[in-house]
Amino acid sequence: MTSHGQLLTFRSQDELRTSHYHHYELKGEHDVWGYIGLPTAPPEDALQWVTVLIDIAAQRLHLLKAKHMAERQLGLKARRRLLSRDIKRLTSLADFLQRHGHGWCDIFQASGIALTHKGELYYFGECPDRQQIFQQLGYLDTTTDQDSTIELDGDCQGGLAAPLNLASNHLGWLLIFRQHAMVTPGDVTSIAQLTFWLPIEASMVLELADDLAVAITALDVVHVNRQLRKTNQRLESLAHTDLLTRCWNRYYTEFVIEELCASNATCAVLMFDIDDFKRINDTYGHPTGDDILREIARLATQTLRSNDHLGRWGGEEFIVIIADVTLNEGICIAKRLRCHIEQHSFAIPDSVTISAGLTTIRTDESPRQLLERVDKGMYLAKTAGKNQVMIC
Ligand SMILES: Nc1nc2c(ncn2[C@@H]2O[C@H](COP(=O)(O)OP(=O)(O)OP(=O)(O)O)[C@@H](O)[C@H]2O)c(=O)[nH]1
Repeated sequence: MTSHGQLLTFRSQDELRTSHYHHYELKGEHDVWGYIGLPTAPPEDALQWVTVLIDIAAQRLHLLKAKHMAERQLGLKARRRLLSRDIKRLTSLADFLQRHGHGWCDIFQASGIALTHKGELYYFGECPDRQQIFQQLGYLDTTTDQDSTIELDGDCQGGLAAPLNLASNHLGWLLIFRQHAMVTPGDVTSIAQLTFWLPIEASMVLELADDLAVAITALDVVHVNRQLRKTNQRLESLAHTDLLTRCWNRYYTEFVIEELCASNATCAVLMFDIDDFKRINDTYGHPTGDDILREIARLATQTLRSNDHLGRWGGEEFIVIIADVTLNEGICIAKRLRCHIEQHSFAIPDSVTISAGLTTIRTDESPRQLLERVDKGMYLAKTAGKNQVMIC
């Protein structure tokens, strides 16, 4: 029993019974909802007046209680609006609880609030531990219907569980925990019979559970969309990429050249081929040949500027798109690349060189004409002794 000045608080009905207080029951629509106590029993002749006064007080208290409940319902409405506004910004259930847990606990006069979803537990405030909660839920999952709340008992006494009707097949729960019973029905003899939640509170919890189910479903959709976007990006990049060298593949290089020709872009195109690559393969084996192809792609990418692009045309042939340059600037870049490769120490004792054809895109020419010209330049570089760039 706690004393707040003139106000006394009884924590249980037993405490009230064993006190010297003479008490009267306050009866409402859901059985007894409270007591009024007098320090001593009133004299017999005043009993009738005391009863009248208590009735008046009971009505006043009932009104106050109804007003208080209406305020809590309004509070819940405001919180639900906040939640629906917040849905787009929320990133996880833990985030949900961090942002809203305090407000929900306030409205439900609860000490803690928890959510379970896909076997995970998220909580705010004081809740029983994970094992105690899942033990209770394991039983509820198989017995509870989907539209009503249930008061928990045992280790989770004081808890009210509301199912989350999610779009996915996973069953989730909203759990709200309260430490002290709100209502002590008429003839309570054992603590197990205590009711911690009023029916109106249970229906408020169900409303919140409905909103949470919508929010969680939205969160799941956001998550699936994010996964899809990532998968699409990955697929797109795979469709553009040569798996051995990680540079553009022929399909994508051709596509970009078509676009450049169609837009009459100012741009140089270099086609190069590794010299005597067959001999390298024959001498050191195909895997070493593959390493050299990878290394050449790496060196070329390093040498080029960020807006230039390297594509593997096939076998040991590559194409470089040198963006926004005149022929002279293109020649400088092509020579730098040839030198860089010639001077690089590869994992084999032989020096590795390239022969290249270089040209710029001419007005209104087709991709085919451009590629034939640059291929011819490369052929001329080979026949002229290799390890050189031929302008065409
Ligand atoms: N390791 C490896 N070798 C490849 C790959 N693609 C093509 N080749 C080889 O590249 C070699 C190309 O040989 P050729 O066309 O005769 O040309 P080359 O030996 O470079 O002679 P030149 O072009 O005249 O300098 C062949 O042995 C192909 O098998 C690949 O992905 N990996």
